[in-house]
Amino acid sequence: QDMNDQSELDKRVQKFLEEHRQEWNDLNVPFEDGQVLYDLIVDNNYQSALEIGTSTGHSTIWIAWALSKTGGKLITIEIDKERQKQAIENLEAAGLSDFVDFRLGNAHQLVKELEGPFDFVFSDADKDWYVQYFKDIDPKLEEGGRFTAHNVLQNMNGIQEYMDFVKKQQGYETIVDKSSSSGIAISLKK
Ligand SMILES: C[S@@+](CC[C@H](N)C(=O)[O-])C[C@H]1O[C@@H](n2cnc3c(N)ncnc32)[C@H](O)[C@@H]1O
Repeated sequence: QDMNDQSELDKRVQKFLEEHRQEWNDLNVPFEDGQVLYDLIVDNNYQSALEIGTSTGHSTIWIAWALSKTGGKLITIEIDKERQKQAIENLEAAGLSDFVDFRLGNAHQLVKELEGPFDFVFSDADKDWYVQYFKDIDPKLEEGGRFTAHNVLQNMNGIQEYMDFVKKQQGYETIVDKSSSSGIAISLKK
């Protein structure tokens, strides 16, 4: 994309994000957390991303927008057909559809079937499966890549188990971003 196309796209995405800022109510990430995901991808030039839990696509927009800068692509998985439909419409409205491959189904199976490799993963579906998602993706995550997981500051079923597990991983360095009260665990593969 040339510079003009890119700035047109930026304007369109920014307008969409501002207009919808207060309207996300399908378990979507807060705006601040979207910004964190965007920065991680752009700053590290990540190009092969996976999202588990699309819902209606708020984080998907931030990730896809970042990938529009790096020349990357996102696979995003959702089990709920209606939410996925709304996400597809939202990405279309934001002008970011070209960067996203939407998959409908149970991520428990789909994640195992994905080939990879990935350099950026955002885990935001069923929290009590976070450990298993990590185990399934680990061999498909590149060195220097990051596995991120949402809601780690919240007292949800599976979160404590996930944090205990991920902090023990020898090949990873994990920090928790506290930009919002949800919290994002960010694990760098060394
Ligand atoms: C917290 S929401 C995702 C929010 C989204 N990342 C955003 O910011 O807009 C979690 C989503 O994961 C989906 N989900 C839960 N379990 C799943 C599974 N086993 N496979 C695929 N999707 C699942 C839910 O239907 C829900 O829409």
